[in-house]
Amino acid sequence: MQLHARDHEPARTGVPDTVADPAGTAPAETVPAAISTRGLVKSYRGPDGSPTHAVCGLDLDVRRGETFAFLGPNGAGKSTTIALLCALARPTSGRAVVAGADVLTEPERVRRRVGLLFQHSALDPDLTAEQNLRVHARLYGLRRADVRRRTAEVLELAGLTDRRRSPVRTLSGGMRRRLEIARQLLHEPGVLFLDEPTTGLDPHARALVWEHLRALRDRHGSTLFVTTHYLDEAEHCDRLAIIDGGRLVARGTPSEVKAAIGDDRVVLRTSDDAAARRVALLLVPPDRTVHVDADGVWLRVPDGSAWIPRLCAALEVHGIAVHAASATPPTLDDVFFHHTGRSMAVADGAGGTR
Ligand SMILES: Nc1ncnc2c1ncn2[C@@H]1O[C@H](COP(=O)(O)OP(=O)(O)OP(=O)(O)O)[C@@H](O)[C@H]1O
Repeated sequence: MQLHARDHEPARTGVPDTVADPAGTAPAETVPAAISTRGLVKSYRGPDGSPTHAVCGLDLDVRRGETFAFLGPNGAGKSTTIALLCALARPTSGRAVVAGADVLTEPERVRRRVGLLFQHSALDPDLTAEQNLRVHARLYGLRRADVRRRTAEVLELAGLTDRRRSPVRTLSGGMRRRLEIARQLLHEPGVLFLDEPTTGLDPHARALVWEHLRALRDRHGSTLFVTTHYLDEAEHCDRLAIIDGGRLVARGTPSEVKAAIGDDRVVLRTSDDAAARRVALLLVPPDRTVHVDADGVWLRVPDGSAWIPRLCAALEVHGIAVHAASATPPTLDDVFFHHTGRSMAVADGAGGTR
């Protein structure tokens, strides 16, 4: 199946149609861009007339064929960015080219070339899987002759061929999500946007949805732009960006953004974490902070394992017992915390701690 049938026209705007390859993995010095934005801004006017800057000068490049994770706390500007990139909202200023079409001057073309999976189901529960796909195919103006072929193709892709005659209400949550993804593929979009595609699914269903998404990327070269609250999912994406307060605060491959932080996370569980924090603050360089939360006392330092014996010795002198100690390289949650001051679990409203 060709997902990029209409994705190869050059952009006719000031936004570059190719992007640099920061990871250095592309054979040439540039690779085609699926999404390119320059100085993209979206402001809303509140009831009192004061502006809310939902997106503030976004410069973003997503390559064709990559799976790109877009992370950020609640209210960071993720949904607004997706609305701009799908030409569902008009930018206040700046430029964006998506699948070779300009969101400002060619919004209709953008909308025809993208697929968008919303967080909430838009399937008709009383229609069968196949009927849902056919309705959507006709809405998208697929020719009658193509509807049957494309429906069969995407059902197969979603692993739902044997359930094609089942009413949607009888499908599991994971099957429904795969059917929704399949529905967005009917018109062969150049870029597929997925807004939290696995929220609300159990771990097994989540894994199956991702297996399906990985197959789309590997077998069909699909470009996927995914928002997620699950960092283990972002970990498996080719590249990611973190947005906070409408601005990009980090971008790169998962390894790159973790390496950029550099420091290990040292965590101690002690008999008195507040007192242990005061002792640790005397030892660490003045630019370092020591935190206390449900995990214990923790800090970020280079070569964390070398710090454990020093900290333990100092705490012993102060009569503070150490029950457990660990030093771990940075995780994506550390990256998120470093840039946003919040843990993904807390930012997500899940109430987790780090
Ligand atoms: N139509 C609107 N009118 C006014 N303000 C808006 C509108 N849409 C979004 N905003 C504001 O813009 C900011 C970004 O919102 P957005 O929905 O893009 O964030 P988000 O990262 O998608 O958040 P969430 O993860 O909670 O969905 C927020 O401050 C929000 O209140």
